[in-house]
Amino acid sequence: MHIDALTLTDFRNFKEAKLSPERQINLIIGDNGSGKTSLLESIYCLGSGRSFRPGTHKQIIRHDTFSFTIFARGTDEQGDKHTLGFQRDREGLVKIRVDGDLVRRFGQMAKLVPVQLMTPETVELVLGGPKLRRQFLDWGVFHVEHRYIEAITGFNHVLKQRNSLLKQRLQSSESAYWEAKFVELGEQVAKERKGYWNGFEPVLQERLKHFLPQYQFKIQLKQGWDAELTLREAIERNKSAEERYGHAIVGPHKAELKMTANGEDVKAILSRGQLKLFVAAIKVVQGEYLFAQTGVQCIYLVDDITAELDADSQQKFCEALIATKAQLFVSAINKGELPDIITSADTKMFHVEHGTVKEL
Ligand SMILES: Nc1ncnc2c1ncn2[C@@H]1O[C@H](COP(=O)(O)OP(=O)(O)OP(=O)(O)O)[C@@H](O)[C@H]1O
Repeated sequence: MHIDALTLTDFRNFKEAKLSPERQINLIIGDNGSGKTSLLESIYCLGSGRSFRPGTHKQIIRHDTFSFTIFARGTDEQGDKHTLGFQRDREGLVKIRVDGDLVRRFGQMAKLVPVQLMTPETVELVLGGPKLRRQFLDWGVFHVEHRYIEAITGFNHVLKQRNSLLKQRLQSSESAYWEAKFVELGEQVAKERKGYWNGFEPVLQERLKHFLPQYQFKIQLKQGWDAELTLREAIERNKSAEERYGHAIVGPHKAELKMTANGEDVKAILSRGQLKLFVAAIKVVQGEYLFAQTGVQCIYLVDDITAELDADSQQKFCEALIATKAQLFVSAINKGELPDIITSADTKMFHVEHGTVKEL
């Protein structure tokens, strides 16, 4: 989908802001603290229900007001029009409207707005903990196969129940019940992730050959238990350790992506700028792969595109972004710092100043 109109009310430093973005490239220009990141953050919230910045949802609500609202009109790949509304107040009450109807589950909005975010912090996908890589994987699986949300939320619920019983060191018919559910949903989650990864990884390899040709990458999905065993067998083998630790030590909640370049951990061998380009490749390909599988375009949000990337890397990244033909929102302090390829394309430019947005 792409966004045709966006209205923010009491969101961060925006009292009210309205913009009508371009179908493809949108540049968000403004000084430090003007609201560029907040604008990207509002679109991210539509796609994920939360911010990408640290802090609570209360910090998103404009100071001295009670709730924020994000309203968007968009068009999907079939040409159908949609309206989306997302409101959250200081007491945590959330209202989500899709095409005018109040919906209970966030997934109903998220599936219409697949968003890929690139900020200087996105390298955490490699440097941070495995949870971030599992979230990245689950984003991809969910957007290609929406029913995955039932398996993953079901599994997370069962994991909590099982961990609570393991912690109490209770062996009962209840434990056997949750263990059986854990195996059933755990195998399902792992199977869906594997299916996604098998399709995604070769496409990523192609992009990496272009972005970072000096390295040979190997990126393997580790499912969270010994690949030679079924989940049931892995649990049996680890029974005494799980009882000792008081939580489940095997299962898809332990899945990980192992990433090496020329045989070494990417964290140890790639420079900071190369890591950024590596993550940029992953992000671009995740959107491209989604489009190839489903015909659905994601929206790319890029904050501070130039940070840590040299001219050649910026060029490669921007070319790849433009080639997706997806809608882009790119922020910068001034237009001059952006690569020519982005500014000379057919773009719309917005100037952000003290919480107001003007189309230039
Ligand atoms: N809840 C809030 N209410 C009012 N203002 C807020 C709130 N949260 C943040 N702000 C202010 O909003 C402004 C915009 O911040 P934002 O991070 O979007 O700026 P930016 O244009 O991306 O800046 P930079 O170029 O420095 O990254 C900041 O001055 C910040 O203090």
